[in-house]
Amino acid sequence: MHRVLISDPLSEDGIRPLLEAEDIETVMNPNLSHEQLLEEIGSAEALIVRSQTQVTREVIEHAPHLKIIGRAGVGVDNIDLDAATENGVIVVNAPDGNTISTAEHTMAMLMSLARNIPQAYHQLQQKRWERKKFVGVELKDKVLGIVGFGRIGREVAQRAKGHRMKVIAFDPFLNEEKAEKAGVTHGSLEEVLKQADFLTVHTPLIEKTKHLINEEAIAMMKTGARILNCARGGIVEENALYEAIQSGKIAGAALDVFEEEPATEHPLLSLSEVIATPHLGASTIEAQENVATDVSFDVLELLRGGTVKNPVNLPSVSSEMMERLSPYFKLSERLGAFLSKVVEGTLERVNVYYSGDLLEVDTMPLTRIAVKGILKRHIGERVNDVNAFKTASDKGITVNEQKSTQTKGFTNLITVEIETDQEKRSLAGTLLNGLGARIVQFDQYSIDVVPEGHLVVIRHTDQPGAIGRVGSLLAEHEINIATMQVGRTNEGGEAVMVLTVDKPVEGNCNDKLAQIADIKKVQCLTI
Ligand SMILES: NC(=O)c1ccc[n+]([C@@H]2O[C@H](COP(=O)([O-])OP(=O)(O)OC[C@H]3O[C@@H](n4cnc5c(N)ncnc54)[C@H](O)[C@@H]3O)[C@@H](O)[C@H]2O)c1
Ligand SMILES: O=C(O)[C@H](O)COP(=O)(O)O
Repeated sequence: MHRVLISDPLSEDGIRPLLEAEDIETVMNPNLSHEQLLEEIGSAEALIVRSQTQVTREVIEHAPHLKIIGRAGVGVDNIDLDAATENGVIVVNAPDGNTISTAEHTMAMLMSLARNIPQAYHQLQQKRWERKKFVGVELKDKVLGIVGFGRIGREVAQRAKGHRMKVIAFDPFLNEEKAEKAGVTHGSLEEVLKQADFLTVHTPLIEKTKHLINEEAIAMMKTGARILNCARGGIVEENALYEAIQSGKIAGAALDVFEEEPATEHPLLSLSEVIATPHLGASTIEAQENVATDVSFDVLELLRGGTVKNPVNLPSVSSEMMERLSPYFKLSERLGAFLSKVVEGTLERVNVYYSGDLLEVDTMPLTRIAVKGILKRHIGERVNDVNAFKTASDKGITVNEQKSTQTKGFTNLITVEIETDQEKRSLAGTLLNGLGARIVQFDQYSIDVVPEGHLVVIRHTDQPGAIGRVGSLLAEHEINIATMQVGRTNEGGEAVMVLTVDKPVEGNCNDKLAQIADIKKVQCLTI
């Protein structure tokens, strides 16, 4: 008998597959204290949660029998994925089940915001018949700016178009062609901010999106624009939003999520221009049934020895395979991470070539890891070894793997190539016997760089003095150069410098580097 613990409120109809299974004992207890959870988890083989239960490392480490954590919803930010992976616990979610409900909730918020419905209702409850105070705005012909054009963002766009709004969207995976197919305008983040009458965010909360809509971003927006957040608290910086509403820059906001929840005492709630709901995006009968059913099936499958549909963390790899491949894992991920940080444009295709010793092994796990390294830049920790290919394919990115007999003199060689709508770039790396990983080729240039730490990639014209000026400027900013590699096509032609430095090159120093004569482009990255 497998014991399944459900520690958040879940649809009973949705978990029927579990309740009816003879080999499953289902324990539903949505009111556990932290201590009770630590005790209950001790005998559970599966844990199912929504966003409320904090599945911390401590919880996972108190669960010696735990095999699977099911998140009945999308966001897995309440689950310590690293701890789960380290402890061999597979995490699954339900990425599609609440998309429609959340998109519909966003539209409800959009309309309520435009027509002051909650505020007017509140006045009526106070027995006040106010009409002048609640003059709204039409949606027709207004611009809806969408940041994050994934599942929910796309559904919101379709609905907004039904209201005859003009939709402009930004997403690192969106390009002109895909936008045209979806019937929206493709814009940069800045263009979306500048044009939006209503701005709605639908990204995950990751390092790159934390406070994406901050004081600076809001300053670019039209005076009188309105902001919606039905994604995750923290994508919109709450203090900046508060100040912008107080100053009249932003006419109103609709929030379903907050940086800290529950958020009953939040200062934003004291502003009459703000309407809010307590994280209700996914709270419909249909969505709750969908997400509960999806995770129930995955839990049942896994506990009965099958494979899951919506994994979020690591797959299991046979120990023999692991032994042959594991030395290359870090190199593959870092080649992908490095290249994704220097490439420009919308990603369209990833090609990974293997040669030398790697001709004889199944390199698919390495390709998966390289793709993960590439996608992490935009998706953060939600992309992993298990879902990297699916995520790439969902984003319209083609992934190709090829074996090549061209070893370029190395006993093993991995070449990652990225094609975007603007350029094609490649990076090759090898494992040197006893010396570890090296990047040995960057586009057409031969180099020798250890793929870790803080790197500065400079494209320049091969002229006397360029290298010296870079060295002097970094020294002025007390940045120590650990290694420097220079490659060029021909004397006086295109050239590249790759420096490893002891601390990140930021702000002022970065700008000054870019202004040095003969320097064309400076890119600083940490891998
Ligand atoms: N309020 C709720 O109850 C509720 C319900 C479901 C989902 N959500 C949240 O809504 C968000 C979107 O969910 P989804 O199912 O559409 O996810 P998704 O993965 O389908 O889409 C997210 C999109 O954001 C894009 N993105 C990532 N970084 C970006 C950036 N810096 N700028 C612009 N776009 C960026 C990604 O490329 C992706 O296309 C998530 O944060 C999810 O947790 C909230
Ligand atoms: O990420 C999600 O799926 C939503 O935020 C819903 O969270 P909930 O399951 O706690 O309603």
